Amino acid sequence: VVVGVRMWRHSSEHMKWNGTGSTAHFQEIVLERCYNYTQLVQPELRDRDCQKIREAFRNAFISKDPCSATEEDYHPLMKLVNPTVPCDKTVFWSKTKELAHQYTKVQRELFTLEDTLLGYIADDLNWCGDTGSYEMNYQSCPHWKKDCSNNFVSVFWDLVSKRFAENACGVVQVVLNGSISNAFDRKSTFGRVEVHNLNPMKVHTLQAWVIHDLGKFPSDSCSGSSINDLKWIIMQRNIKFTCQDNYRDCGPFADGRQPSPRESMTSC
Ligand SMILES: Nc1nc2c(c(=O)[nH]1)N1CN2[C@@H]2O[C@H](COP(=O)(O)OP(=O)(O)OC[C@H]3O[C@@H]1[C@H](O)[C@@H]3O)[C@@H](O)[C@H]2O
Repeated sequence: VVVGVRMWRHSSEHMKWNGTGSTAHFQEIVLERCYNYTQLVQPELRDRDCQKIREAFRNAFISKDPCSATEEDYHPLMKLVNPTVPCDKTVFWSKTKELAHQYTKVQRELFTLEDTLLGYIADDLNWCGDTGSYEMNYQSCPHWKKDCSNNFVSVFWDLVSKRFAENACGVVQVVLNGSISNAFDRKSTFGRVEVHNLNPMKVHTLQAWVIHDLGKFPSDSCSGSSINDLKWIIMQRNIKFTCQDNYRDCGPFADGRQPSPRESMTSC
C-alpha cells in the first residue's frame, strides 16, 4: 500500500494559485493606514488599538488553507472595529468605484465603505497565507473565479459590505454606471450582498444615481430594465426607491475650479 505522504513545504515554498500574490509590506501598510485613519481621518477613533487590529487581521488568514475562508475567521477583527456611519450618509457603488469616491471626497460628510476604517485599511490590497506556514504567500493567491470564491479577500469584502449595509439608516445612495448594459447586476456585491442586508426598519429610501459619461453612448438609465429590477427588489423589501439620471460632461472646467457637490456627480 502506497501511503500518500504530504510533502512538508518549507516556508519558502507555497501553493501556486492563479491570482496575484499578497501585497508587499502588507502588515506595515495595514498598521500605517490604521494609524492614518484613526489619527487623521476620523480622530474620534484615536483610541482604537492599531497593533491589535493588525494582529487580528493577520490571524484571520495566516497558516490557513486560502480556499477555506469563512466569516468566522474574521470575527476577532470585526469585534475590534464596528462601522458607525451617521444616518442619511451611506453611499454604495457598483462598477463606479472611482466616481463614488470623487463624490464622497467632495461631499465629506458622506461615506463609502472605503471611508470606514476596515474599507480604508484593506482597499486595493491582496492577502493570503498557506496551511503549514507562518508566512504570507507573496507569489500568488487564489483567483476568485479560477481557483475558489471562498478565498480570504472575497469573504472579507462580502462580510464588511454586509455589515456596512446592516448599519445603514435613513436615506442611502448608490452610484451606478449608466454607460454599461447592466447598471444594476444581481450578481455584484451591491446586488448580491448589500441590497439584501439593508434593514427596512432603519432604511426608508434608496436613492440611485445612474451616471452617463457623455463621451460614451449611455446603455442603461433609470427607465432601463436592470434599474427596474433593482426597484422591484427594493420595493419588495418595503424600502422606497428613487432614481436620477446624471449626464456627466467630461469636458475640463474652463476656469479649472473644483466641481460643486452636485457637479461632482455630473462631471468628471
Ligand atoms: N476595495 C473595495 N472593494 C469592494 C468594495 C469596497 O467597498 N471596496 N465593495 C465590494 N468590493 C469588491 O469590489 C469588486 C467588485 O466591484 P464592482 O463589480 O465594481 O461592484 P460590486 O457591486 O461588486 O462591489 C461594490 C460594492 O460592494 C462593496 C462597496 O461597498 C460597494 O457598494 C469585488 O471584488 C468586491 O469584492
